[in-house]
Amino acid sequence: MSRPRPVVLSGPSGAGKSTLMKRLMKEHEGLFGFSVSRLNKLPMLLGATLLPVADVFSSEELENSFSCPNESETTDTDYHYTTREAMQQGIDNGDFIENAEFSGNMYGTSKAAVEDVLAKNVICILDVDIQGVRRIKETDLNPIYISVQPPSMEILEKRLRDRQTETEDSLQKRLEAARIDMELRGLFDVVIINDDLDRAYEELKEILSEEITKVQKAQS
Ligand SMILES: Nc1ncnc2c1ncn2[C@@H]1O[C@H](COP(=O)(O)OP(=O)(O)OP(=O)(O)O)[C@@H](O)[C@H]1O
Repeated sequence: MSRPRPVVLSGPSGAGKSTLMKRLMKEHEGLFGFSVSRLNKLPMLLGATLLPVADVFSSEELENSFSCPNESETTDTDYHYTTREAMQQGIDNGDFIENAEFSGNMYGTSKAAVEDVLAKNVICILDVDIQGVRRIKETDLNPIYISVQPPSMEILEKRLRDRQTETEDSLQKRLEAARIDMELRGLFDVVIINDDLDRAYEELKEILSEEITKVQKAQS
């Protein structure tokens, strides 16, 4: 039986990627190759939840992360944490499919992390920005490319404001990035307009149904 295809999920910050992914994972436990890390708050601040991922934070943040009190969230994470130096070395060695830097933190998707997930025969979800999409297109991963888009810029702005995770400055940066993002829909196999969450979720499930069935059969 062929391995399930990975899935690239991209789209503007605030479009609803995390919301859709969480729902997907809840309904299909064990079928997807990522889990919500105990550090999910940090990637959210960075504007992306990259899974599987190598995140690099300062030593202080790293220590704090290991003293996270919620043990239930620390068990089977797909996050890997490393030092800035080690990550830079890895990037120089070509070990990363894609990487980026936001607010002084580096993050990226390592080839090894993706390989780990693929070897488990589950669906590997990569939540990446447009740069990441372009980089993944240069690999032989052969994922399904899905773009999650908001119905309008006005609604996107409202969602980001209501989420209360942004400063005015970061909000404006995200909206600017979203305008660029919206013009690059041609990079994707499918564009899901996340207007009504239930409808968008059904659409996502439909797109992934073949891969979901593949994994379910392999696991039964
Ligand atoms: N269809 C929807 N209708 C109304 N609100 C929504 C809908 N989908 C998501 N939201 C809300 O919009 C906000 C942004 O969603 P979410 O955090 O999932 O976006 P995201 O694309 O993952 O953003 P980021 O890339 O910054 O992590 C959240 O507060 C979420 O609850």
